Amino acid sequence: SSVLYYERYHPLEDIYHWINKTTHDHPEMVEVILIGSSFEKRPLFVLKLSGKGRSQSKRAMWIDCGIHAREWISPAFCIWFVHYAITYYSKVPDITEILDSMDVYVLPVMNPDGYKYTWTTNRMWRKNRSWHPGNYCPGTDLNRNFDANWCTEGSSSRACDETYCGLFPESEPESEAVANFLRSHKQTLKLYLSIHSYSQMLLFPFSCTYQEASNHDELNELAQEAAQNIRRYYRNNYRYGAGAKTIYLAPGGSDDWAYNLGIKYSFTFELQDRGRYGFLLPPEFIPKACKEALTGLKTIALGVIKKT
Ligand SMILES: NCCCCC[C@@H](C[SeH])C(=O)O
Ligand SMILES: [Zn+2]
Ligand SMILES: [Zn+2]
Repeated sequence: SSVLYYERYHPLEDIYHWINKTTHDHPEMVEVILIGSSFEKRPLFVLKLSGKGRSQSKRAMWIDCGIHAREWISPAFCIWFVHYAITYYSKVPDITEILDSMDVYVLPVMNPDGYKYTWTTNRMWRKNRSWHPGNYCPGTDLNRNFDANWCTEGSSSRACDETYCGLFPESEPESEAVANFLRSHKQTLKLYLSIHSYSQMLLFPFSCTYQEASNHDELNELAQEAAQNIRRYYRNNYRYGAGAKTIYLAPGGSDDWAYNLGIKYSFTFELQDRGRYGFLLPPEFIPKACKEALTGLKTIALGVIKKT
């Protein structure tokens, strides 16, 4: 049954099949967009969710999942969210208001090569699987490859390190594809979300510097409200704050870059758990982790709709 489908992790081929089936089964709400391909030439598909009015909304939001291969709860959430949106649109008020106000672009697996690799070879792989001539190891950390204080403290210039920044900003086909899409949609995009795990945090710019964002108080208020709602409904604690001081210095990140592009509401979610299972979160935890992430997403999206 479909409920079970959304409470387990899926191998890459399964996710591509699901993307095709979902687009085919719900043409009135779902459109698939090919935004580029990975180093190993796998397609990067974005699902565009629109309210049935398909009023060519002037506003949109973006959610990417699976930047880091081992964070399996992240793609699981994007898939779960698309199913939730399709199932409850026009039935539940808040998701209906979101989709009637903004189109939602969802990239379920931003790093398909790495994700595949965690299923076949190394469950703890983080980076993509690109190979640059002369480098001693494969893989760039896609969340250190964007043009935001690129390759400064908090990332590494050594190819074998987990936070290797790449040859230059957007040196990777995956980050280049996302940056190109965001650049070409920057007039309509009002909210950027990047889904990761683990440590239960709601983070916002900047992570690439200790400097505060110009709308720091607004971002902090949205994150605080989201964390409060997660606590209220699910009795679980999420920390929140600017990335640099809440988690660690992390330059070259997609959220900081999107913020500097002009998407002034930009967040990175670190989902469950706090470290007991870490990246190996058992499938039984998928529903609760996704409901918590949904509550955070709804709180922030509804807040952004009121402001923009
Ligand atoms: N853009 C940096 C946000 C803060 C760090 C996020 C984590 C997710 Se695993 C990281 O990329 O190390
Ligand atoms: Zn991550
Ligand atoms: Zn993380």
